[in-house]
Amino acid sequence: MKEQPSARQIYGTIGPACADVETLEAMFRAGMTGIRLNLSHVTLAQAADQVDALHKAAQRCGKQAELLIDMQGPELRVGVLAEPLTLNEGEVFELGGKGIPLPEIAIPALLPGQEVLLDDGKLLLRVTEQTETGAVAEVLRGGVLRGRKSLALPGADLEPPTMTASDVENIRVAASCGVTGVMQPFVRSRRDLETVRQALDENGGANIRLFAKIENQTGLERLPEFLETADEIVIARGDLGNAMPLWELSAAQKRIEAQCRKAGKPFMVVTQMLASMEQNPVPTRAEVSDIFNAVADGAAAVMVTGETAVGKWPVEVIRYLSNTVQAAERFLREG
Ligand SMILES: Nc1ncnc2c1ncn2[C@@H]1O[C@H](COP(=O)(O)OP(=O)(O)O)[C@@H](O)[C@H]1O
Ligand SMILES: C=C(OP(=O)(O)O)C(=O)O
Repeated sequence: MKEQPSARQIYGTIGPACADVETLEAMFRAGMTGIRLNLSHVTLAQAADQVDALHKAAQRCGKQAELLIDMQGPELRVGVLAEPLTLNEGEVFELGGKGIPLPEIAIPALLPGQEVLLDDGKLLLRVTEQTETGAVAEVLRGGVLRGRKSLALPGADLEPPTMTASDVENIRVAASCGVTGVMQPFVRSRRDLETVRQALDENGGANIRLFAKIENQTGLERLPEFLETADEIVIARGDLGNAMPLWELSAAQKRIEAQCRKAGKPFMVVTQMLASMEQNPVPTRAEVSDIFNAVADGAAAVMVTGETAVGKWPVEVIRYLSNTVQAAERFLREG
């Protein structure tokens, strides 16, 4: 029996591991429907070759590529590092000043005792003392830190603006680059979404869909306020998992899903769906189960991130993602 095409959207994230026409074509043929471009690492202008490769690959398959741009928004990230930095448990590092570059807005929050989560919580530091330009912090959970990785300061009350200067510029050229959707990180209010919507409308992007990423407690709490303003809700488990003990994350995911289902709002489940495949050609049973359950719970879309951006097996990742989505759809139809 011929497999029906999936009714759901299947997204990869573009990056050095897949940004050539051949690999992207193979990903489309394996079931990918669109790509996310993470604009925390490049601007749309800098990614012109990647975007071009994407459109060429889709064309070869007779498809119209969906291109989602993931904005910087109010997300905090480490600055640019000349090279990866190894942080060993027990060592102390300077944050800010001449040390690890952090955004200006984060510096006043670096008070003694403040925890500092890096790269979706893979690394953990605790501030031991404030300095004139930043702070000194001890490494509690070590690892390798690369530039532009996520930064979270649990409990700190920071209010970064909705869009960075780079976001404004990216929105200005979005329509002309074939962007079909904008993902707004760390949505805190309806105002955040209205600001982005207005910027899109003013720049020829009235048809571009707006995706609201739920990434912290504020997003979780205020979801009922802005649910209607978003075209789609994104359960962004990388950062959301920093906002609570990890064992609470699945309940948070299920609560968002239930609210979306009740409101008839499409939702997307993302991050670490096939994380082990950054290194291995075969996923774990738990990973395929995660994808299957997201579809069974009603997800309109699923998306992988580093697995295709920097992983060793981008085409295989999409094949597992797509086949598992189809298996779940079959199960929903036939039991
Ligand atoms: N468009 C891009 N061009 C070059 N490198 C990229 C691009 N997108 C992502 N990367 C690299 O791939 C890594 C994984 O991508 P992603 O999961 O989207 O990022 P992050 O974990 O930083 O949010 C990034 O940390 C970055 O090193
Ligand atoms: C996809 C996510 O966002 P980012 O890659 O920007 O951390 C996430 O947090 O799950």
